[in-house]
Amino acid sequence: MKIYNIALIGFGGVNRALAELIAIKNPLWERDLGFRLNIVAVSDLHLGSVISPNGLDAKTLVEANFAKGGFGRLSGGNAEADNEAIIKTAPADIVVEATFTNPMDGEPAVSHCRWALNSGKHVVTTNKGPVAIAARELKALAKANSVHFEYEGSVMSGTPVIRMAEKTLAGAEVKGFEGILNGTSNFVLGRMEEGLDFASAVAEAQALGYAEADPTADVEGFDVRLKVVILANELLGANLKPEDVSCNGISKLSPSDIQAAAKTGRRWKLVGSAVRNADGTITGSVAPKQLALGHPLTGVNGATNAVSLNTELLGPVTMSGPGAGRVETAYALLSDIVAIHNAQSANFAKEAA
Ligand SMILES: NC(=O)c1ccc[n+]([C@@H]2O[C@H](COP(=O)([O-])OP(=O)(O)OC[C@H]3O[C@@H](n4cnc5c(N)ncnc54)[C@H](O)[C@@H]3O)[C@@H](O)[C@H]2O)c1
Ligand SMILES: N[C@@H](CCO)C(=O)O
Repeated sequence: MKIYNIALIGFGGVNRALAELIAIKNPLWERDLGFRLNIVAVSDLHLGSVISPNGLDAKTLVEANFAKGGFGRLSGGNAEADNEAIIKTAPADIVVEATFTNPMDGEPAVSHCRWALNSGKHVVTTNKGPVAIAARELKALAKANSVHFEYEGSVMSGTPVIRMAEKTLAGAEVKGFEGILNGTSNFVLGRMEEGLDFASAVAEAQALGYAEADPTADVEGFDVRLKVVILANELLGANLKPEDVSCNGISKLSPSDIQAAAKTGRRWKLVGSAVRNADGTITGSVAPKQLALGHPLTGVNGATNAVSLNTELLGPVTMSGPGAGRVETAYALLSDIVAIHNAQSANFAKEAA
């Protein structure tokens, strides 16, 4: 049975949920997936950092309710975050990057990924910044170091849109897509349709763990723009940067706009899309749109996301599932680790044959 030592960078909603799962699910994973996860280090801007080569107790990490700098009280702990030392020196096989998404330049998460990959450690991340801004470089770095860079949770949280499109739909020829790719804004639009004001709806999304640290990214479309870039680059072979994608959010929609649309059987949705043009170029956009009832995205409610892939051989293929949430996104990290484990197991089997 395999044990993967992991280092958690960021210990907010998502990585804490992963630790919660580790505390209860390791025996199940050992039986069904063939591995266990062992947390050997954590570094968080607020809590500090800690390395324990034999492993930290996941339940204690989750339940201790550490105050600012609280990791400093642990053996091997430091009241300050020390990401570079943790990433480079902790005895981890996998670095789990779940710090804030920076939609401008992806930093410091891009550096976190570089340090890990250059140290021969796999990276799994839910952080959209490094994927949207530096995926090509980081994939090349992973290849050069014979490790993996996996990021399923960067789009639609644990709903496996990237792997599904790349693996299961290989050969179907994706020509474009349109999707609801931000759980917070979709949740806010739904709550406003029910009569809640914008600020209260955003506060609810924050309390539920859907929103970014700065929810402006959710409601102004910047988060969807990163996801459009990720999907266009992954599925359409584009080389888009965030500034190539036009972007408008939902903050200018009033409750009366939303309720007026509902009365005519339409719904406002924040739609992220990209299309391959006749000349081969790819155009991406993010914009609020009024969708009619028969549209495949109109009935997608709450923090659920959906994406409709326009394929050459199958026509439209629509997937929907959770697009945000702590446990849902921690599952994406687990699915990335499963992908690494399966690839490694296949390699060992090939070498042994
Ligand atoms: N929550 C979701 O539903 C969801 C879904 C998909 C993707 N994501 C992405 O996953 C990442 C984590 O999300 P979350 O909900 O856990 O966020 P969060 O705000 O709850 O937690 C982020 C944690 O990272 C820490 N942090 C920030 N910058 C750091 C740094 N430089 N060094 C060390 N620690 C740092 C913060 O102290 C915080 O504890 C984000 O990039 C987010 O965009 C979240
Ligand atoms: N804040 C994001 C998290 C998932 O990327 C959302 O609401 O969709």
